[in-house]
Amino acid sequence: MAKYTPMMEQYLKIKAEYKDAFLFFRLGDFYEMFFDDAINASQELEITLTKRDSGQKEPIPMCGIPYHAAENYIKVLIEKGYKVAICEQVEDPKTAKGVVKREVIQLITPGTVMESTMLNEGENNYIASLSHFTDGSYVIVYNDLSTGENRIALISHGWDAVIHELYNQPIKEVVISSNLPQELQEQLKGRLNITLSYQDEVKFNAEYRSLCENLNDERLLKGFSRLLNYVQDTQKRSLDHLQKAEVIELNQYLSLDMYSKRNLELTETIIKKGKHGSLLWVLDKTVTAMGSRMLKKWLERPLLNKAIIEERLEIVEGFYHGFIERDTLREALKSVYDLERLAGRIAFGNVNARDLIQLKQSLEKIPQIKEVLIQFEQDQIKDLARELVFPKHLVELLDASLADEPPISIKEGAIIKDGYNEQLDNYRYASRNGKQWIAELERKEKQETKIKSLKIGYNRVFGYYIEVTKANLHLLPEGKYERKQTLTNAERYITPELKEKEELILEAEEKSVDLEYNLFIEIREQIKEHIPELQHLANAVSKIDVLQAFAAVSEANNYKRPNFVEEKVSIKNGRHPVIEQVMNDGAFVPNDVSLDEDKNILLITGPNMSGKSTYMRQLALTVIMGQIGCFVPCDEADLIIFDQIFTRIGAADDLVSGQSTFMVEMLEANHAIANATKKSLILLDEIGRGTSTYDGMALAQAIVEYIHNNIKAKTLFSTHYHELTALEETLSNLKNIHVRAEEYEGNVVFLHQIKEGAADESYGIHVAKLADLPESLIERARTILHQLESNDKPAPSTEKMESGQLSFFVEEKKTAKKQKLSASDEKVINDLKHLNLFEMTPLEAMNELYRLQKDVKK
Ligand SMILES: Nc1ncnc2c1ncn2[C@@H]1O[C@H](COP(=O)(O)OP(=O)(O)OP(=O)(O)O)[C@@H](O)[C@H]1O
Repeated sequence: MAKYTPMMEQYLKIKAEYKDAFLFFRLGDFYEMFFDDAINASQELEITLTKRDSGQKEPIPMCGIPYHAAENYIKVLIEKGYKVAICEQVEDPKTAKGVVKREVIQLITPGTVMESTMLNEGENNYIASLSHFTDGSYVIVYNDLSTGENRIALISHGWDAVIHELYNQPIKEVVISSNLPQELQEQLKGRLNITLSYQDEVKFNAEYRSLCENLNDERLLKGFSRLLNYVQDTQKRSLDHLQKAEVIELNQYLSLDMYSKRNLELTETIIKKGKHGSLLWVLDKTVTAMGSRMLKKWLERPLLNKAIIEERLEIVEGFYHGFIERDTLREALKSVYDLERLAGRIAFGNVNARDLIQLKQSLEKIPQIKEVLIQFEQDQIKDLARELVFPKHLVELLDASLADEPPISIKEGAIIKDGYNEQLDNYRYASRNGKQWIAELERKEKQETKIKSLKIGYNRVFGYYIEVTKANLHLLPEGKYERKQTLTNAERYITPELKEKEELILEAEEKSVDLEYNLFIEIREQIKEHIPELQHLANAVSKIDVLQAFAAVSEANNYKRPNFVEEKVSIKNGRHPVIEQVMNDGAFVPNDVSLDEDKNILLITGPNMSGKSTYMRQLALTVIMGQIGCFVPCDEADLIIFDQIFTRIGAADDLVSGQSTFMVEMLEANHAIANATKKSLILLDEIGRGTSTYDGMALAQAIVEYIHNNIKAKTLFSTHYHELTALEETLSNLKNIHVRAEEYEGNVVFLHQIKEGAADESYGIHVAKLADLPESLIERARTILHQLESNDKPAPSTEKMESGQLSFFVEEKKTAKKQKLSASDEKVINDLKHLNLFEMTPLEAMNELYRLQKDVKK
C-alpha cells in the first residue's frame, strides 16, 4: 500500500486524538476536512464535497470552508450537538522546514462555546459533569464557561433523582466516566437529549485550589475535578474567570420533579418548547441579560428558607410602591452590559476595545443605581446598595486609556487615547507632524509652480506622491521631480525629501499600531485582575434586576404579597398568572382555595374543559411565585412553605419514551406517593383515565385513600369518576368541590367557578351534542352511559389501605378493558372509529369528542 503524504500522516495522527469531533485542519486560508469528516460535514453544512490526492492510489474525500467564515459553520455543527476541533498552523509556513507544524488549539463542544453569536443571552449554557460513586451517590457539577459559574450538587438518593435534577436545566453536554453503566448513559442521551463526553482520568489540579476550598467532601472534589480536567483539556487556555464552586444543598430548595417542571410550564411550554406562554414569560420584566438568567435560575429552585423569601418580598414591596424610583432604576439598569459574560471573555482573551468601552459605560452607571437604592426606606434595599461596590480604579483606567469610539479591530490602532503612553504620543506626534509637513509642502509647491490643481496623495504601492495633470506639466521645473507613475490625465512624482518624510511617517504609524496592540493587551491583563469584583457586581446587579422585575410585574398584573403561615392555605380570588394574560381583560374567573389540617384533600369534579386543571395549576404556580419571593396573582393569600410539589396534570404523553400513557401516569403518581411528605403539594388530574373505567376508578380511589391515610399532603385531585365524590363521607379530611357549569338551552355553559360539593352531572352527552354527532349515536351513548352509571359503584373505602394494594389494580387492568368493549357496544365503537376513538371507553370517547368540538371552535 502506498504511503500517505507527510501532511496526511500529520492529519491522521491528530485526527486519531479527536475521533468524536470534526477536525478543522488549517491549510492556508481554509479549514479542510478529510475522509468521513468531509462526507458528513458536506451533508450537515451543505458544502461541496471534493477530492484530494493523499499519496494513495485513490484520491480521498475532502471539503473545506474559508477560515474567516468558520464561526457560522461551527455554530451549525455545535447546534446539532457535534464537537469541532480547531487545528491551526502553529509555525510560520515561510520558515517551516518540511510540513508546517499544526496543533489543535481548542475543542469547541456544545457545552463550552464562548462566542456570543452562539449563545442565547437570557440563558445559561451549562456543561455538566456527572460522577458516580460506589456508595450509590452521584455528584453533578454545572459549569457555565461563558460566565464562569460553577455549582455542585451531591445526590445520595438514587439515579432517578439525578434524572429529575438534570431535567430542564439548560445543559448541552455532560461529562461522564466511561464506567457509568451503559443503560444509564442511554437514559442521559435518550431521556434528556444531551451530548455525552468522557473524562476518565480525574486528577486534582492545584492551579484551581482556590476554587475548591469550600469542598470538604472527597466526592465533590472528584466531581469538580472531572469537570475542570475536561474543560482544561478542551479549551487549552486561561480560565481565570472560573468562580468558586457553589454547593447547591438540594434540601434547601423546593423540590420539583421533572414531571412538575414540565407540566407546570415554568420556563417553557410543553408543546412549542418556547418561553412564550410559560410562567417565565409572564414574570420576565428584567432589563438585563444577567437578570433574565438569574430569574430563570430562581424559578428552577424556589426557596424553603422563610427569612430569605421574606427578604426578597420586602425588597419587592419597596420597589412596588416606589414606582418613580423604580423607573429610574430600570432606565439605569438598561445601560448595564452583560458584565458576567464580559468577564468570561476578558479571561478568555476575546474582547475588543469596544467591549471595554461598554464595560466602562456600564460601570459608570453603578453610582447612579446606588443612589436610587439608598432613597428607599427598607433596610434590605439599602443592603443591596452596599453590595454594589463601584470599581473606581477600573473606570479610571478605562477612561484614561481607551479612545471613546474605538474600532472593532484591535490590530489597526486608534484604540488608545492620547496622553496615556509617552512613546505612543511620540510616534503619533511624528506621524501627525509628518503629515502636517506634507500639507505644508503641497501649499509651497502649488505656490512655486503656480499649478492650482497640484496635489500630494498617498497609496499603498507608491507611498506619497505629487500629482500634476498633463495640461500643467510644462509648468514644472526641470530635474527637481522623479517620475513614479503615469495616469491617463496626470503624472505622479516623488522627491527625495518627500520619500524621507514618508519613511518617518510610515515607521511611526507601524510602530504606533504595534504599540497600541500591546498596550491594549496590557490593559486587558490588568482588568483580568478585577474579574472577581466584576462577577460580584454582576451578581448584585442581576438580583436587583430580578427584584425590580417582580415589583413591575406585580404592579402591572395586580399581584399581592403573600403571608407565610404555619398550617393552612387560603387564597382569595386566585388567578392563573399565564392564562389571565392571554385572555381578554377581566375574562378570567378568579377562585378561592382553602386547604387546612382538617381538609387537606380537595376532590374536584366538573365537566371537561370547565377549568379543573387550570385551578390546580394556578395553585402550584402561586406557591412557586411566592417561594421565589414574588407577589402572587390573587386578592389575598396565606400560604405555607411547601417542601415539594408533585403533579400529574394534562396530557400524559411520550415524556418517558416507549411507555404507554397509562404507564406514564402511574410513574408520575408513584413518584408522588413515594416521595411526598405532609408539607408537600400534590396535584393529580384525572388519574386513571389512561385505562378502562373500572380499574381507572379503582386506582384513583386507592391513591386518594393512600394519600389521605398515610401521607397527609395537601392535595388537589380532579376526577371524572363522579362516584368518587362519595369518599367525602368516609375520608374525614377530604372535601368535594366542583367547577360550576350550567345547562342553557340544551348547551353547556362553563362558568369556571369553584363551588363546594360535588358536580351533579357529567356533561359528556351535551358535549357530544355540541359536536353535531348523529342523533342515533347520541341516543345509544346515553343508554350505555346510563348502564355504566348504574353499575359503576366505587368499592367501599377503607382508612387502612396500604400502598402494596395498588399493584392489584394494575395487574387487573388488561382483562377489565376487554370486558368493557362488549358486542353490544359495537355500533358506537364503529361510529367512533373514524375519529380514532375506538380504543377508548364510551365515557372517555365523549370527553375526546368534546375536546374535538372545542378545537373546531377555536
Ligand atoms: N377560571 C377561569 N376563568 C376563565 N377561563 C377559564 C378558567 N379556567 C379555565 N378556563 C378556560 O377553560 C379552558 C379549559 O380549562 P382546563 O383545561 O383547566 O379544564 P379541565 O376541566 O381541566 O378540562 P379537562 O378535564 O379536559 O382537562 C382553559 O384553557 C381556559 O381557557
